[in-house]
Amino acid sequence: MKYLWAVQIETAAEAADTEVEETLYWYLTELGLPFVERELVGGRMQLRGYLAGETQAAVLEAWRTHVEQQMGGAIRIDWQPTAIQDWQAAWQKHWQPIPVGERLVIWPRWLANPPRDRLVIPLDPGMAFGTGEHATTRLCLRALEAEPQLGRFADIGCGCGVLTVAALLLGAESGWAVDIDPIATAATLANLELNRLSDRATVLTGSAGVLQGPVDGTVSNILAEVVIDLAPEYARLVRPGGWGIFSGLLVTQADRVSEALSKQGFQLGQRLEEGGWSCLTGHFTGKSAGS
Ligand SMILES: C[S@@+](CC[C@H](N)C(=O)[O-])C[C@H]1O[C@@H](n2cnc3c(N)ncnc32)[C@H](O)[C@@H]1O
Repeated sequence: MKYLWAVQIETAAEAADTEVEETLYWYLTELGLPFVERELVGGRMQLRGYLAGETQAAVLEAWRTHVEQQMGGAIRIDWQPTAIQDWQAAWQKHWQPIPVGERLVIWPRWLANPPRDRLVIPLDPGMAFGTGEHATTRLCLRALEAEPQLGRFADIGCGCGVLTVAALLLGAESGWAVDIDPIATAATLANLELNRLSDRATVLTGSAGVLQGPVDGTVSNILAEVVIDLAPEYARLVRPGGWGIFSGLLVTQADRVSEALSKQGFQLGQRLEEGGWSCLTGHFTGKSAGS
């Protein structure tokens, strides 16, 4: 890969309230962009992310049509090729350590002197999502930190593997990490190696269907619609009494997702929220509405 697409969504700053901004941000990350820059230029808000150069322009065209249909005419979407070296330099300059919850800190692997008072997750996100910059990743990390018995888990939609690495550092016995994007699974393998955890996790390209289970719990930070579609798969995988952490949902979508998971037998308790995003946590009863 010699270049990336710099993909940009622009709108009038005054029109970009939190919900609009989060929604646009999400549309960019939905394309698989690992981090998104935000700039205010002459009364306009620009959100920009970087995508693999191999991505066909037709995929971007279809995505633009979809986003424009959803958002109306007030936004402008463009993309242009950018040299990969420029992206890496900008990215390394931009990305700072991110403390999460009580005990964790996500640490860019090229920085020296990690702190001693937190569990350090050294990470190189490569081209995959999951740097901790996004609220949904941080919400899942906080929920993992609060789960006393992580045991054997499945991370569905692992991105660069941040949640898998964190769960193992927090004391989980072993894990399966799956993602439909091979760039994500390659990044997860690299991050497990970086953390010397490769022997405690199995990484597979695909979705929940490639796993057999049972597992003690699952964490899945995808999108509301995907979590709803995968609800029967989570129920198939998690043992009765096991835990579930589900994010990637806007606060306004949480009730709908909760309903779908409850129908499959998940009893949901605490909801964590940050910046308009929600994370559902709970346990699998073993009994779906139909059983
Ligand atoms: C929002 S990112 C989350 C990455 C990481 N787990 C985190 O929390 O930062 C969602 C990931 O889910 C993957 N994904 C989307 N749909 C999926 C599906 N049906 N099954 C498995 N992975 C999926 C995407 O490729 C992407 O890497």
